[in-house]
Amino acid sequence: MKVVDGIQMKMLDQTAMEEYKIPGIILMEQAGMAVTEEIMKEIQRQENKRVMIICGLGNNGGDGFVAARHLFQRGIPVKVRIIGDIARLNGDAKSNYDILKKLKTDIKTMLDFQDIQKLSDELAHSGIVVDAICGTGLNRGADGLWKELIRVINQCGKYILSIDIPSGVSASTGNILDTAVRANKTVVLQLPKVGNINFPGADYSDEMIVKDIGIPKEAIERNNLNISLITETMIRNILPRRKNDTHKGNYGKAYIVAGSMGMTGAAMLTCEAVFRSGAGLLKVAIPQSLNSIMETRLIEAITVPLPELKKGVVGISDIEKIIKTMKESDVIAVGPGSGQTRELEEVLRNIFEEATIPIVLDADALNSLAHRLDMLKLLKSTAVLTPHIGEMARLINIPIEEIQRNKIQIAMEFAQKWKVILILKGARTVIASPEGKVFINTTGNPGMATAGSGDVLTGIVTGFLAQGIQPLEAALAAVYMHGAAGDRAAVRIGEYGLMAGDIVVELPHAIKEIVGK
Ligand SMILES: NC(=O)C1=CN([C@@H]2O[C@H](COP(=O)(O)OP(=O)(O)OC[C@H]3O[C@@H](n4cnc5c(N)ncnc54)[C@H](OP(=O)(O)O)[C@@H]3O)[C@@H](O)[C@H]2O)[C@@H](O)CC1
Ligand SMILES: Nc1ncnc2c1ncn2[C@@H]1O[C@H](COP(=O)(O)OP(=O)(O)O)[C@@H](O)[C@H]1O
Ligand SMILES: [K+]
Repeated sequence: MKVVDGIQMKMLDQTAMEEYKIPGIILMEQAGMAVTEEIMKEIQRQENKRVMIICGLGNNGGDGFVAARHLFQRGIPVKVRIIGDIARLNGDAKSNYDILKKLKTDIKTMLDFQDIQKLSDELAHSGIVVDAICGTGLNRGADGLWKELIRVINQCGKYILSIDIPSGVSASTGNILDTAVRANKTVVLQLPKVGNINFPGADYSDEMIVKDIGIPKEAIERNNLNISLITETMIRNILPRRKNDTHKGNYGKAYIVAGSMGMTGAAMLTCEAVFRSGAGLLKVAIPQSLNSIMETRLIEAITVPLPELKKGVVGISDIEKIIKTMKESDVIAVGPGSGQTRELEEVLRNIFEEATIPIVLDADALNSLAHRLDMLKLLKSTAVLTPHIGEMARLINIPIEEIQRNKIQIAMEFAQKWKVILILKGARTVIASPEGKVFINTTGNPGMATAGSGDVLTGIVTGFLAQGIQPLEAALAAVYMHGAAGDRAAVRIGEYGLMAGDIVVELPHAIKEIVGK
């Protein structure tokens, strides 16, 4: 499913109006009717059926006027309060305001703090509050009267339904510009906005429903929208069923270079996830003093013990051996628990120069690349980078907060500039491709914020790549399945005690649920 930012949504409205000749007032009518339908559902559930609709001066307010008219026609007690000077209403919103006025509905404007106080008193008698203050047109933080209005709405304790997006949430990023309405439900118009999906905005509504407002599918396709939600159907189409007449050689040879003294577990988790995602064979290069630990725990993998520079750390003399094994493999992953050393940087340089297979880079491999991003220009094959926000900050030397505020843009620019697939991990992982496509993932839960979760993801991407799944598709499927496995684990044991190993345990079940076998 496509997701849009504020600008893309405006473009889409324009396309519908100018090229498909659908008058804006019809789109607004459909939007208002969709909202009315949802209000009516809630009215069935509420004892107090009085509705208060709070409108801004833009088209979001216009949607509110339409909903008010339909409720009025159905005999629902409805009041409309407008924030700001109605002389500034224009276009379709003004037309709908004029109709409402004619119908003699209870409609007033709020121009000062006293008016907001009056609203506060009135809200005590309302059952449902509709937030039609502002949608995709938010252009600054809510201050003054708006801030007070939002405070009053948030404190009224009534059922709150937002139109399109809770007012105050940026549709383009999900950031809260100062303060925002906290809604019970949001009726999202036509397509989800980034702000409905990304945190913190996504947390400002308990529930969300997407409603069609009649923008033609063709118009949506024509706009070449670059952001999508990862859906179950997408993943089902990516992960093939295994054919009967096959052997382990058909499911690929994965090669993992991971682990160092004190971090053997990271390598272990990655390797287990490789097998649990269906790869046929796995070799793991590990400093030789850690080899016996690895062999004891992971009996299915072939270990390639590497001579050590110092105890537990891979040395430069190992490069030839690493490259040789790489050339016999279908995918290589480097980094989980590797420890950050000059040697690792050298290993990476050689891998980049020699590899013709997909490369997965995580953890210490990413840290080794910080300040040396130019090395990515050596790549002859596709690389999938899996940084969390902290690693990303180090990689591009931008503060964590700034990346957090602008995840999609930053991920997109990075992937395009360096021609890699970027998995920017976190709550709502963002995946970006060199072609400028962006995907947002909604599986996963805070239970996964625990040591080793990322190592598991690296194993899953590697496992899917080993099986010949195309790099972008492998990344999408891995991120989705990783989250889905985490969600299964959370259902079974809760979020508190969830450990990375639980994600590995649930992974095959999560995959079976999608693939059917
Ligand atoms: N044809 C279409 O386009 C369709 C659009 N649709 C609907 O329209 C919505 C988009 O409408 P929009 O573009 O008119 O902007 P909207 O969200 O109403 O906000 C603009 C208003 O907010 C104000 N304002 C902003 N920030 C503020 C602040 N911090 N503090 C104070 N004021 C602030 C801003 O004031 P100004 O900057 O002018 O002073 C202006 O008055 C969209 O989400 C969907 O619901 C549907 O009907 C389908 C058809
Ligand atoms: N709140 C959350 N919601 C969804 N997924 C999460 C959440 N917290 C963490 N995750 C996922 O867990 C993984 C954590 O990775 P990372 O921070 O690299 O862990 P580690 O370095 O310990 O292996 C990422 O894939 C991330 O998307
Ligand atoms: K709104």
